[in-house]
Amino acid sequence: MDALEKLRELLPEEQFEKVKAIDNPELHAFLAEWIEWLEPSKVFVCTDSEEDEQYVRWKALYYGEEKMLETPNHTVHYDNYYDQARDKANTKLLVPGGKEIPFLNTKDRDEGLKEIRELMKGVMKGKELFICFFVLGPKNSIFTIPAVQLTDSAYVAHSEFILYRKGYEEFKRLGRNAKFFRFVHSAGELDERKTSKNLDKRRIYIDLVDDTVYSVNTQYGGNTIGLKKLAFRLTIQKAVKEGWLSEHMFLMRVNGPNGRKTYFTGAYPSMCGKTSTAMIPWENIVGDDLTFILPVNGVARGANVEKGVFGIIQGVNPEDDPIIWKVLHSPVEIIFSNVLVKDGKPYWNEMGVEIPEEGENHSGKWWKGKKDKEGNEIPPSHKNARFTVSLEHFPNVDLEALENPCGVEVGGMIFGGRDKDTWPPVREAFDWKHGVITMGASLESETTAATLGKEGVRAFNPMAILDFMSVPLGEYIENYLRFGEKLRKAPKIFAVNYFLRDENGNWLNHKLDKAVWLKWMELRVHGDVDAIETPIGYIPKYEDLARLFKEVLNKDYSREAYEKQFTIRVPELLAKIERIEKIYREKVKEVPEELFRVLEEERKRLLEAREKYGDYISPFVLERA
Ligand SMILES: Nc1nc2c(ncn2[C@@H]2O[C@H](COP(=O)(O)OP(=O)(O)OP(=O)(O)O)[C@@H](O)[C@H]2O)c(=O)[nH]1
Ligand SMILES: O=C([O-])CC(=O)C(=O)O
Ligand SMILES: [Mn+2]
Repeated sequence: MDALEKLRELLPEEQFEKVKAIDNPELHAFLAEWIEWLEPSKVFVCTDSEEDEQYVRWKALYYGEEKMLETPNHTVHYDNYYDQARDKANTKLLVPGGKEIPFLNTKDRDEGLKEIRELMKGVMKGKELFICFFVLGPKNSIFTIPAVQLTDSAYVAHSEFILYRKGYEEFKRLGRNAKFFRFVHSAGELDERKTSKNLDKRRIYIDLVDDTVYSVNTQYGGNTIGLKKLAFRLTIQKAVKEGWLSEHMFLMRVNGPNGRKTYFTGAYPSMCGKTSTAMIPWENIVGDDLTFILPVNGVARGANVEKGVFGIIQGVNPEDDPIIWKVLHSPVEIIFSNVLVKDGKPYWNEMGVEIPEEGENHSGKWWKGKKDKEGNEIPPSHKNARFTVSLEHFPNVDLEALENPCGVEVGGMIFGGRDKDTWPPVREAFDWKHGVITMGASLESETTAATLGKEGVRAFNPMAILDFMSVPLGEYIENYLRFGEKLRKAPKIFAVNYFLRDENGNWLNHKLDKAVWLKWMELRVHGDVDAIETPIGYIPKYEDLARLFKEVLNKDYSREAYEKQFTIRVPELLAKIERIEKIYREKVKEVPEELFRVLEEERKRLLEAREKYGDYISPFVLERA
């Protein structure tokens, strides 16, 4: 039987008409196969209409996956206590023959498909299936990738309406030409709190052959929201094949002198400051997590893959994050997840106001001092608790850049991570290759609560992307290097470190200091200020930073603070090169030879400097040199 005929049998008239209106036999075959397999009791097809979106919002409440809060349009969603972050161990790339690829979690494709299909057979009995259409990137643009999501979680579908551009009309427009991504998700059996119950059978399998991702027995957004980190594995592969970049990066506008607009991207690992940087007062946000960068006529042009924020709420307080704070306290559509709720109000850790001593949170009924099964005290909200909201509600959004079908010219690219003792707060690479290799490909960061497992462990995380890598690392880096060569003027590359600590473990910088680093980088992109040459790149001069601290933050920046922060720490830097080189020599295959050459040059510069100036080199000494 032809797929459309089968769909006619499977769907009520009204829903059938919606899928029939899309002229795409491949889509019809996919839908027919999976509706039959999942056996939902009800199916709803979402078009781009406001009514259909409203239907999904309502169903999230009706089925109890979300609850209303006091403020209109605010809801709260809980994930299972043990389903609060990305599950790296059970997220696998399905590759033919189960080929082992260093740093990638792979599984034999046939076996994986068999396993996941078994887990999903009839999984939607008694449930409603939502079929939703979205696009990655701005609509009808050089960046657009259409995607269809099947899910029995109204919360997941609702999140996607907030985070992505609607794509039903785009599917209709593209018809048979649509090359689309597919996502099949089921939260599986739910407990009385409407959270996924069978976590031992939690699986996220990425089929790189068919551009399809399956996810089951989980609700946490990073494991379930198809267009976010699941699609990311598919777009990385596509980008490397086609010669562009798909990155774990924010995209923002930094406002220079005389109204000058300069766009920056920034790659920091999960929970390492992308959202807080892109949301910094004084500047404008375009995106906070995923960016596509295409070479267009010799220029790197970037676009936000998304149109909303799935942001970390811990630590959001009125002083450091005034813009997010204000939006979270206004009656716009927001899903709060895994926060503390008391009398209809949401609370979270380190919010800078008093928090109730009891209420409901990700552990169920909660009181101060409550312990979990492992004997750990449960904080008011989970460290990885988040908020989901559309960017249109932010007063600082750069809407023109967000919707531009050609994206924006990228002036600078920033890499950074949680590093307590090695990199200075900000520095500029000598050139594209130096930046890609010594900053991007050499990135290390301490692990965070965004993934299940131990926190605070220094880990290799090239380009902040390792969790999502879907091609051999050597190929990915090769693509990056070649990308720069396609450009007439490559973006300047910078590295930042917001997480330096002193001997006693205290932070060396305040959270808002990044505002100054951004202004300095903007000036450097245009050659407006000089810099000090060091063995690891260019660093700011004290006078420039002191002026910017005064102008931007109205703060006095002392010479002592500057010297401490910008000292070149030769032993730590050399040890880092050792670690990184060892990884690329011993673990990664087919590494471009220039990576070793550039690391070797950096080592030589450091050794020479140590010879002349010692282990810890003051920036003032280098400035005089
Ligand atoms: N000490 C310190 N902490 C910071 C700074 N900037 C951000 N943070 C903390 O870093 C954490 C996460 O930052 P986000 O900006 O939300 O992380 P993200 O990179 O957007 O992460 P994902 O959404 O997981 O990809 C929050 O707990 C912040 O409080 C900083 O300059 N210094
Ligand atoms: O995908 C998620 O779960 C949230 C996120 O941005 C990340 O972990 O990098
Ligand atoms: Mn992220």
